[in-house]
Amino acid sequence: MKLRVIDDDLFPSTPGKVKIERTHALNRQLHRCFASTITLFLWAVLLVALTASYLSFRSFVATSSRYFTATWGGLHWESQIRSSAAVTRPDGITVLITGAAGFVGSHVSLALRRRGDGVVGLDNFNAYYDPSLKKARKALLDSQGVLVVEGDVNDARLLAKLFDTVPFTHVMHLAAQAGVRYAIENPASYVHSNVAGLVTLLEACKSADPQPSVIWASSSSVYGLNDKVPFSESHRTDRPASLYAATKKAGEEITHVYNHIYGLSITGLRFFTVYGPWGRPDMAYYSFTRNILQGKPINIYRRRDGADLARDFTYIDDIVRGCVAALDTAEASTGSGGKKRRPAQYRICNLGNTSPMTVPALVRILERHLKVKAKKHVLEMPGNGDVPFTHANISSARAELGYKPTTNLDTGLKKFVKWYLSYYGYRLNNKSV
Ligand SMILES: O=C(O)[C@H]1O[C@H](OP(=O)(O)OP(=O)(O)OC[C@H]2O[C@@H](n3ccc(=O)[nH]c3=O)[C@H](O)[C@@H]2O)[C@H](O)[C@@H](O)[C@H]1O
Repeated sequence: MKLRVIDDDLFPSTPGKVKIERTHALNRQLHRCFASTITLFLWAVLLVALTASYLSFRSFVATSSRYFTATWGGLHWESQIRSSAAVTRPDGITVLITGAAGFVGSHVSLALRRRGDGVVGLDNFNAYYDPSLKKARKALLDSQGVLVVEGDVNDARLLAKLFDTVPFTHVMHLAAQAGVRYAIENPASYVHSNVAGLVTLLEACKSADPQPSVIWASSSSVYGLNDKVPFSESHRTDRPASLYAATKKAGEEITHVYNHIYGLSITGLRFFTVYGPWGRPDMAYYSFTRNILQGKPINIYRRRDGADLARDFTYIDDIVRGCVAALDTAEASTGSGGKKRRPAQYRICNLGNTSPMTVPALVRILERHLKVKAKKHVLEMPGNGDVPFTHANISSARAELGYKPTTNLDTGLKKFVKWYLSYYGYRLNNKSV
């Protein structure tokens, strides 16, 4: 039945009507077909429109969340950077200090600010040691008008933005993964900060116009198994004892490349076991103080043959004077647009104290200033990167920087203990030990 109806429609009984009927049928067919094509087309347009708006909504959300979560950028941020970089003395310098919330970085930032130089800090506030100490140092810098930007030296976009905002004359690069023995636990963090981060920073410096002069922290640990004393810059540094030392040694080679190819002026400072107020809690003098005050035992390492370990402990104020002198005597970089015009300055200097002290001697001084006897465990030094002794020859630093350390370990530790007690809110009894 259904079939007949269709048949009748398509093939009418009157032949004369056939053409007309056929034409109408055809028109209806075409119309239907056309209508369904339009419908399909409209659906397709709707689908495309929906997909496009979904994608642009997603990218809007991504962009705005980046905008809202970014810790840097924007007009207000740029004006804060410029104000922190403002120089307030004739012939002042403008310095980007990486690791500015760190121990040495915070001291150098304050010293430069005090004499009227422009200073902008950069620090990633990582959790290698208590970040609240880093935040406290930042608060101190804030109070003196020094802004510390929260960011990593591996962030090339941030570095480019900083150099776009301020024509830094100098970069004091102190950001690093510090600590000799921690490299056993977290080797990748040393490569990330001390190698990759250094290269990212040097790339930014080489591309900056004008190029800044670069002063950066190497380490006494590069002397490794060298046993000629005192350690001189001409001695071998190709036998590091820890990954930390190896990454600092790599830094010396990497900075040489940027000096050679791009004309960056480079000064590498080999710091010798720096200590003092606002210091690093992972270092022996700091952790010994904490344990002694809390009545906990301390481990004192010594050599397999029973000899004491010794370090050329160097007080922070002496190191700061060395850093500032390195900035003041650094020659300008000689490159621009990725090419050097002539050879640029390349220096490496020891910054030590020149009078090594044993670890037991350090403990005795702490006991006296803390008025508490330490509970000592004497152990053979674990084979995890330590070297038995360090001792700096500072003739190069004296000639190049006029460097002359003036603080002995007793005086320096006295100042450290005074700061420690006040920072952590201790009151001591008056007995001496
Ligand atoms: O000059 C440097 O380039 C380095 O200096 C510092 O390393 P080090 O000289 O090893 O200082 P630090 O750890 O204070 O140990 C001091 C002494 O105490 C001994 N030591 C240590 C811990 C312990 O529990 N017991 C102990 O006897 C230990 O065996 C050693 O003999 C910086 O941390 C490093 O980042 C880098 O800057």
